[in-house]
Amino acid sequence: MTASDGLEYTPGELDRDATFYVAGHRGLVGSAIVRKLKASGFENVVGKTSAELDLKDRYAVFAYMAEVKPRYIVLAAAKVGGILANSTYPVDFLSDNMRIQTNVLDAALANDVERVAFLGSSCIYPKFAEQPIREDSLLTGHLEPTNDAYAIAKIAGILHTQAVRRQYGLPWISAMPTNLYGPNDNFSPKGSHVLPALIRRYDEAAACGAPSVTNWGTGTPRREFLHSDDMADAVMHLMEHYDGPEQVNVGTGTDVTIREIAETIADVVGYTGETEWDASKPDGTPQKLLDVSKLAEAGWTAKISLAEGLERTVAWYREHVGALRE
Ligand SMILES: NC(=O)C1=CN([C@@H]2O[C@H](COP(=O)(O)OP(=O)(O)OC[C@H]3O[C@@H](n4cnc5c(N)ncnc54)[C@H](OP(=O)(O)O)[C@@H]3O)[C@@H](O)[C@H]2O)C=CC1
Ligand SMILES: C[C@H]1O[C@H](OP(=O)(O)OP(=O)(O)OC[C@H]2O[C@@H](n3cnc4c(=O)[nH]c(N)nc43)[C@H](O)[C@@H]2O)[C@@H](O)[C@@H](O)C1=O
Repeated sequence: MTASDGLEYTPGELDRDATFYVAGHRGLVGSAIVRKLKASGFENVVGKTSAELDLKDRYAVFAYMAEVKPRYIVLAAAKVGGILANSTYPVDFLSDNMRIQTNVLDAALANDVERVAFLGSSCIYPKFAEQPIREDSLLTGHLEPTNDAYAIAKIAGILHTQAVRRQYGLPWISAMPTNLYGPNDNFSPKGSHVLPALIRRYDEAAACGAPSVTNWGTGTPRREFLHSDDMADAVMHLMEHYDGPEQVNVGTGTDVTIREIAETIADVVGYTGETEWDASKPDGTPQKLLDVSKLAEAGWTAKISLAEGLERTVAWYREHVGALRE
């Protein structure tokens, strides 16, 4: 099948011998996808670091794609960050992500890549979307201002895969994950998402016996957390079992308050001091709980509980990130 012949396509098992390009293979999601692919028998998984191949460089992306000729792609490369990074650097989150995804998707089309999974984020939905958030609430209201630039880039990515489906008949899909965590996450104090930020803050406080820690915002917003290995499993499942234009939400179907996740993380790392809240920092969206019934209909539900995922992530953090500071 070629990009130009517009043939109907039935998804099914991916060819384990085909070349599979994971864009962003060292990141939180990309590294989980690579683990999943290797465990599933894929022999020819390729990827490049941003130092080796800057996906913002259109000519370099086209040259790489023509050289590697992948049959499948997961687009897990993006400029990613938590609420502070998103609200401080909106130009970077808009411009970098628009360029990365446009270059990869255009080069994939030019090289007849058969199946592509584009990854967006639950922040594409309106700030006050009805909860749990259904896929059809996209573009029905205003975005959360702390991440509107990033969200607009991600919405353009969804439209891009839909346009390729319409114009060329290729079975490309989009998946919208909730807040993710796991090995290879970004644990930097200012750039990270809340879960890795709190693991680091509470673990450091426990290690030095600090009497209190201060978290951002009021602690009242609700978030849904999915382990990256579940995310990888879901994306592979969708690539083999889902073929439709609408983006598919990927989550657990359960959320917690930031205060609750903070208390749980304090318990897991063994911190017994006080927790204070700095309400001058933004809360962001009050609630982001995905409706995951479409994913369930496609035959997938989350397997890793928050308790198990946290234990595993704290252990990984202590071995890989915490150890670097000793
Ligand atoms: N983390 C989360 O909570 C969520 C993530 N997502 C989405 O999932 C996807 C993956 O995110 P996540 O794994 O968390 O992000 P990470 O920051 O962990 O990884 C991002 C990856 O993108 C690569 N990358 C970034 N910029 C470039 C560039 N200019 N050229 C080449 N590669 C680049 C990085 O490569 P290198 O390491 O070599 O620099 C890195 O491997 C993204 O689309 C994100 O929007 C969606 C919802 C929640
Ligand atoms: C996945 C999603 O992630 C981002 O949206 P977010 O869910 O609001 O991001 P967050 O994980 O950074 O924060 C969640 C909540 O937690 C609170 N909070 C407390 N203390 C810390 C703290 O120390 N660090 C951080 N980052 N947040 C903290 C924080 O104030 C907020 O109320 C998007 O920008 C965008 O990237 C996106 O798509």
